[in-house]
Amino acid sequence: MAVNARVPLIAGNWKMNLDHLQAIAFVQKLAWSLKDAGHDFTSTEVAVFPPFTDLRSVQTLVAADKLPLAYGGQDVSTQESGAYTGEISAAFLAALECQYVLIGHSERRTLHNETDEVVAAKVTAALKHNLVPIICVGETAADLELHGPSAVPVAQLKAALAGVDNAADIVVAYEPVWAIGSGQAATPDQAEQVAAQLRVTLAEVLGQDVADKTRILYGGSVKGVNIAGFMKEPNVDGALVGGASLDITEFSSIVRFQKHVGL
Ligand SMILES: O=C(CO)COP(=O)(O)O
Repeated sequence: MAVNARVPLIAGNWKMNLDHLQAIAFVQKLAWSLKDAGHDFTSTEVAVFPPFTDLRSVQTLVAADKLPLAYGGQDVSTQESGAYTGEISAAFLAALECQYVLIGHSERRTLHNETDEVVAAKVTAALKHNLVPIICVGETAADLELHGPSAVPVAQLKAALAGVDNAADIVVAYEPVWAIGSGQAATPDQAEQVAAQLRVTLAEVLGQDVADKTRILYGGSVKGVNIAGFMKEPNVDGALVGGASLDITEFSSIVRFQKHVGL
C-alpha cells in the first residue's frame, strides 16, 4: 500500500469529562459544525473517546442520525468476563459498535500501574473482538534526558505487539508524557523523528506492508494552531487530542487541518 493511502485520523480523548447527557449534546454539535464547514470525513476520519458511561448514548445517536463519526473506549480489560469488579471487556465495547479502543495511555500506565505486559494483554483482548487498538506510547521528561526521545516509545511498542500478528489492524499514538496537558507540544520535527522510529519497529515486528499502512498519531498539547505542522510530517498520520477535543471550535479546527495546509 502506498504511504499516502493512510487516511488521517483525528481522535479526541475526553478523559474523565462530559457525562452522557453532555456527550449527546457535544457529539450532535460537533457533527453539525463539521458538516456545516463541509468537512469530508473520507479525507480525515474523526473519532471520539468518551467515558464508558457515555458510550451507549453516543452509539444510539450516531446510529439514529447516521453520523460519520467513529468512537471507542478509553481502556479495556485484559479479561473476557467474570469476577473483575470495575472492568469493561472488549466484548462489551464491540457490542456497542465501538471501532477503536485506547490502550496504554500514559495516565493508565502511571495512575493505574499498567505494565507493558498488561498493555500487551489488552491489545490481544481488543483484537480478538475486532476492535482497533490505539496503542499509546511515550517517554517522560526523565526518560528523554536519560535515553533520548525514541528508546522508551520503541520499547513500549515492541512489548505491546507481543501477541499481534501481521493481519492486525492497529493504530499507534506517540504521546510524550511531558507534552500531555502541559501546553508544551513536541515540535513537528521531534514527533516525526520518533514516529519514523516507531514505523521501523512496526516493520521489524510485523513486516513492511503493515508498517506502511499503520497510522501513527501524535498527541500532547495539540491545538488548532499547531496541527498543520504535525500533519506535514511524512510519518505523522493524525493526532490524539485531549484538552482541545472538549472545545467544538478548537477540535473542528484540528479536524480541518487540511484547510490550514492548503491540501
Ligand atoms: O493525553 C492526551 C490525549 O490522549 C493529550 O492531552 P492534551 O491534548 O490535553 O495534551
